[in-house]
Amino acid sequence: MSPETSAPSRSLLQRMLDLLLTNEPRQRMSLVTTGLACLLMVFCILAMKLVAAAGLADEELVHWWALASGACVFASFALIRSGFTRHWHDPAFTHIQITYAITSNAAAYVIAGHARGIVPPILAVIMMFGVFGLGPAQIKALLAYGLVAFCIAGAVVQWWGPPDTTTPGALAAVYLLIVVMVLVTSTALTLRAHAVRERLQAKKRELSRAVEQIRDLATRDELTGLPNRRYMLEVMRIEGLRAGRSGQPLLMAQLDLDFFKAVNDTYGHGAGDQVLQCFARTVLACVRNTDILARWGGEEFVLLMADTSAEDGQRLLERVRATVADTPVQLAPGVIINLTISIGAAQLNRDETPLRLLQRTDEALYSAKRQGRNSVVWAE
Ligand SMILES: Nc1nc2c(ncn2[C@@H]2O[C@H](COP(=O)(O)OP(=O)(O)OP(=O)(O)O)[C@@H](O)[C@H]2O)c(=O)[nH]1
Repeated sequence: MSPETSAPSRSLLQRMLDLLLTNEPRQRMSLVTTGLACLLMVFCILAMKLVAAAGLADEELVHWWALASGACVFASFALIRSGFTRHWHDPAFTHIQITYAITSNAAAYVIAGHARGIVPPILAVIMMFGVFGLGPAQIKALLAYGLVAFCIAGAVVQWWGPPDTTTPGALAAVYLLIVVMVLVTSTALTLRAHAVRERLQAKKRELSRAVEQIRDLATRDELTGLPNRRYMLEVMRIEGLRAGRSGQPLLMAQLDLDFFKAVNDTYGHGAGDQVLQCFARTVLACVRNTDILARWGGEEFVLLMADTSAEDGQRLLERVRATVADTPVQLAPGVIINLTISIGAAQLNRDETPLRLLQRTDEALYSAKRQGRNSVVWAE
């Protein structure tokens, strides 16, 4: 078949599967698992029908068993497909499904007569479904339930079943022993698989936390918690493009603490760090939450104000300058210092790159420093 003809038929199959299993990931997963249970049930019913046809089991009993067991599993599929269970903690109600599968299996043990040797391998497959979404307590509860169900099944065969002259008593005991072995080992394996899955999930959580941390380290300044230069460069590029398209004004300012070296020299580097943190908080409290303040490096900060007119920007920067000057920083009990800042600001011109704008704010900042500091200077 050529690729041209195989592609549409594949998409038809895909569409049919989507119709049967839906597109909702959790629901689809539950339907796939329950679909497998339906398939297993079909094989079990076929096997039991063959057993009955061979005269090894009562045909009427097998008929009613097949009807009850098949109805339960197909009704489960329909219930999940209807979406009724979609918001349940486990939309496939795996615990309940395995419970009635064990019940059906124990009933088959009773009615299968000499062919009851087919039951243990099927029980092993049923128990494997516990790997999908069951917790340790539920897995252990299923083991307990399985042991009780097969004790009852064994008792029924022994005391109430038809007299069996061909199966030696020892063989009947061996069947039950195999059932117990299957229940115990499959429970142990399911618990093991659960532990491995838990470990993998813990690793996945750890990994996403680490990725989050790395992203934070790459974009934030550790001391102040503000965006760093790398992050700001990207924001500047995007905001530059946005302003170019929308025609809205974009303002940029460089803020630099005055005589900051003296703070370090007089009170130590730790006090200097404290001042930088306090300064960042003070400025953030003055600006809008759409404005972006970044630590450019050392005691230099860059403020980006999108969709802000020059008049609004002038008022805002003047307020920032005055607030910093009026906010004393307490370094220790009784040790209070007053700070001032110099600001160079500019508005993005048509066809200007953000880096060129930054250069102009730098020149304006230099002018503010030369003019005596504690002032705001706008670039031409
Ligand atoms: N505590 C601390 N100091 C820093 C940090 N980064 C840079 N500095 C200091 O910031 C000071 C900057 O000094 P200068 O560039 O001379 O500037 P200034 O003293 O503020 O003088 P003007 O800017 O001209 O008013 C230096 O002493 C740097 O060591 C930091 O992360 N923490």
